[in-house]
Amino acid sequence: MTNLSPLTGSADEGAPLAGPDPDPSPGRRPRASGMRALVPTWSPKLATGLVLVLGIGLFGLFGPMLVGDPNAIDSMGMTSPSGDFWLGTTQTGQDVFAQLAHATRGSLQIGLLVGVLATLLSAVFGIIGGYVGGAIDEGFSLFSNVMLVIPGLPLVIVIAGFVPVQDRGWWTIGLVLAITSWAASARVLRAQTLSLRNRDYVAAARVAGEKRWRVVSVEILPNLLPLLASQFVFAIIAGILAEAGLSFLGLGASGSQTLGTMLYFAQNGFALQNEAWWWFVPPGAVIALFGCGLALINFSIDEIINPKLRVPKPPKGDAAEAIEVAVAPVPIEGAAAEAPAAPGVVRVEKRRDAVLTVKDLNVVYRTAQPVHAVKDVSITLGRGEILGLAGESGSGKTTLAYAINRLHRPPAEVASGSVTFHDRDGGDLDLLTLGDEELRRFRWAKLSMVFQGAMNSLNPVITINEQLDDVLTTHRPDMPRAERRARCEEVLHLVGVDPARLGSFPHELSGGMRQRVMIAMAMLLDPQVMIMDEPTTALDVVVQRGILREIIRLRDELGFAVVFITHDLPMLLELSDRIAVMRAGEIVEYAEADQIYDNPTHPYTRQLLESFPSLTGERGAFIRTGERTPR
Ligand SMILES: Nc1ncnc2c1ncn2[C@@H]1O[C@H](COP(=O)(O)OP(=O)(O)OP(=O)(O)O)[C@@H](O)[C@H]1O
Repeated sequence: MTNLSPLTGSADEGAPLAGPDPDPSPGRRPRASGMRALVPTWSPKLATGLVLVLGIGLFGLFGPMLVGDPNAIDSMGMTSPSGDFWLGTTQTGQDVFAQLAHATRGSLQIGLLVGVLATLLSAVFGIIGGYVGGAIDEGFSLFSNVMLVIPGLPLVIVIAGFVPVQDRGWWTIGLVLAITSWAASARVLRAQTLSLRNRDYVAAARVAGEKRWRVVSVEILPNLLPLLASQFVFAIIAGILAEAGLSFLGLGASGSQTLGTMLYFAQNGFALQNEAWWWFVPPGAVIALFGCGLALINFSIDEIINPKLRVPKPPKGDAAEAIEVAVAPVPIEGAAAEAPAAPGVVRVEKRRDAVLTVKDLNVVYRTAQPVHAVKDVSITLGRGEILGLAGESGSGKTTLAYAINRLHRPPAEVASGSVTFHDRDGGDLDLLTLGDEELRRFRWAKLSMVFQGAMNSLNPVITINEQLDDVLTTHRPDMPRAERRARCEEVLHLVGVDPARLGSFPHELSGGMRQRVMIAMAMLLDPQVMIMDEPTTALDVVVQRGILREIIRLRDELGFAVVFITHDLPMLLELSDRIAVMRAGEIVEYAEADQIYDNPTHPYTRQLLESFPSLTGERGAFIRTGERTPR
């Protein structure tokens, strides 16, 4: 793989089209990912929130060490704030400031316990249930729903009332509050997980062979972090408030001091009637300010976790110059002409050894009214061949591609037929009988797939490097880190994306670049077959042309075979060696592309050809050179 020449990219990449810059300037180096990527942009809201939360947190942590005994009774009785007693004293002469320090610590302990436990419970029941599905999900859902319909506060009062006073420590109260407060969050997390589970990048990770726990922790969890973080924040404040409510009713933690118990004693001591504001206002203010601080931080959580929402800092000095260079426009018209004629672009018409044989394949969707989506399909893919699969929407192209790769899911079912992969090493693999683990190892390593709408198959919160690296760590766990990095750079270089972009997040790339990254990802393990399902549909024709030209060139250089699926038959005429035309699940015409171009035999093929504006010129000229020569 190392003797490969870089590709000349198309115009959509901006400057770094002709492979990596030999002397990348600082502004074009990969952006730091990892911890640095988690540093949010400062905003007044975030700063105020942090000051409030950290201030109160530190007061709760260290305050009790600095004040006297909050329970020490003094005969002086109730006094207003003074130099000796900053927040005055209670009816029995106890120091309110000392009480406040201890009570803040007690309440924060309970809030934190409730926050952690409730978030964990909701994550387990919501995320795991939503991702695993089936009976587990149904069981978890039922349990969450039952917990949800039980009225929280009365249940807490009953449970707290039943726990003997001597056992009602702060952790018991925390436990009771957590158990009664996680269900609503679990439902939200489940709904979100169900939606994420079907996203392209999660499907792509599954197909790339990532294990279940890894898909959940790497692909799904980072996208749920904003939700989890805000649920954590609100569980803390809800815990503090609920505990205050319980204490106020005399059902709070026994033997410990919290802001709730302070309010309870202030109420019993007729603080309001005696106008002793210093007794009840401080605990109320601490609760309000802490909640306010958490809410302000919560506003910034999305931005901390979602790289898309971060406002980039303007570059300084050299970096600014480098960026100007990076965005310098590249003449689109000239790009094709400047591309050196690749040695391998001459179309190879010779018969090739087969790499994939599909024989009499039938796929049926077992729905109320079964759909026979693939009917007796037989095709042979030659080693290094580009086979175009054309057909209108609904003709069964995607179903066929999924069935070849065993990606079809119920209600789809392979009713009969065979799919045989002829390995480069000599052996034949019957794909329809492979076990799960064999299939996991086979996919991506020998046959990879670029999905429909591939540009959306990248996880938005993970850098390109991490996403490419994931495939390598999954399939080649022993590969050293430096080699993995080098391989990621190599494949990006091959598809004409500057390797300096490895540190970028998907939203920082153009649609064409994301598409190229997906093709690079499909090439990572040097597969023998790549199935591309409408990989360029969402792109404009110029970008499309650049990508198609590169697919041809890469195929010529690396020798993989391609099944290219699209409804765009003229495009296939440009690209493919052979073309299979599908209609209503059947292959109605299967021939050399030249033959279909010159003499389409089936009326449906002719109809498909007529439904697109003519590209004119020699077949393949438009994609390869951008020229349209008259016939
Ligand atoms: N989950 C499903 N349940 C029932 N029928 C389905 C399901 N998915 C697809 N089909 C049917 O199978 C047939 C083939 O669909 P398929 O998606 O393979 O077509 P396609 O040629 O790839 O279309 P497109 O180009 O629009 O993606 C269609 O008639 C479709 O309605």
